[in-house]
Amino acid sequence: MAGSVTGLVLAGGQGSRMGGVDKGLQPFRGLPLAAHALQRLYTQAGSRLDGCAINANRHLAAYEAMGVPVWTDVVSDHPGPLAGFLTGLRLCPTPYLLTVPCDAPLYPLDLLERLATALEAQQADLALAAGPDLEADPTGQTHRPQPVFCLMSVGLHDSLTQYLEAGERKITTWMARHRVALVPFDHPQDDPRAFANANTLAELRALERDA
Ligand SMILES: Nc1nc2c(ncn2[C@@H]2O[C@H](COP(=O)(O)OP(=O)(O)OP(=O)(O)O)[C@@H](O)[C@H]2O)c(=O)[nH]1
Ligand SMILES: [Mg+2]
Repeated sequence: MAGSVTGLVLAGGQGSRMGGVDKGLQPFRGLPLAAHALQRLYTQAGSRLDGCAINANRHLAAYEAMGVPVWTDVVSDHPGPLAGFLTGLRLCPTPYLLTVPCDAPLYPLDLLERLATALEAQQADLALAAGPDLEADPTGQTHRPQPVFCLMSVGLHDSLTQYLEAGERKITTWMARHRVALVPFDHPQDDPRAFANANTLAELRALERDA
């Protein structure tokens, strides 16, 4: 899979829990959240990444200034993260797409490596991370799928088109139609807060303080 993956930062949401601001442009340690996510894509271990893009629907010039192509949603009405997936699958120039959300600036630097290894070993259509569910269990012992951290084959495009056209929205229900490799990030050296995401400004400030 060397050199055959495009990394996509998902920043197309409405940020309603953040008061409707453009979440990807909110500063985290002096840099916009989307720029953090992009930087972490470029510093992924291994050499599988061919290029990157950002999925955004507002303030496009600000995202373009981050130096990669900006892809706006190919479907309207903000149906959720799957709109970002569909946009990526349609425009992706490589056989595989890796998505990361813009609001989780601490995600693992070996994300792509571990998802790709599992995808290949299990001959899966998509691989997704499972990380600690800190809301349910602050000790970090309980894990749950983190479906927006997903490595997938662009061959899934038609399936997702049909799913969204049928009015479906739920990400895990769509994934369950395919061969899924679930990759737990539960090694002793894994940061339990790697998948922490900021949905409110208070969560963003807390993440910034504690990181
Ligand atoms: N392209 C696109 N991405 C979305 C959409 N909704 C959510 N996302 C992205 O999916 C990821 C997870 O989204 P959430 O944090 O649940 O949603 P959000 O829209 O950012 O914020 P809320 O409105 O507060 O739920 C983020 O990276 C969002 O940018 C959408 O309608 N279109
Ligand atoms: Mg979120």
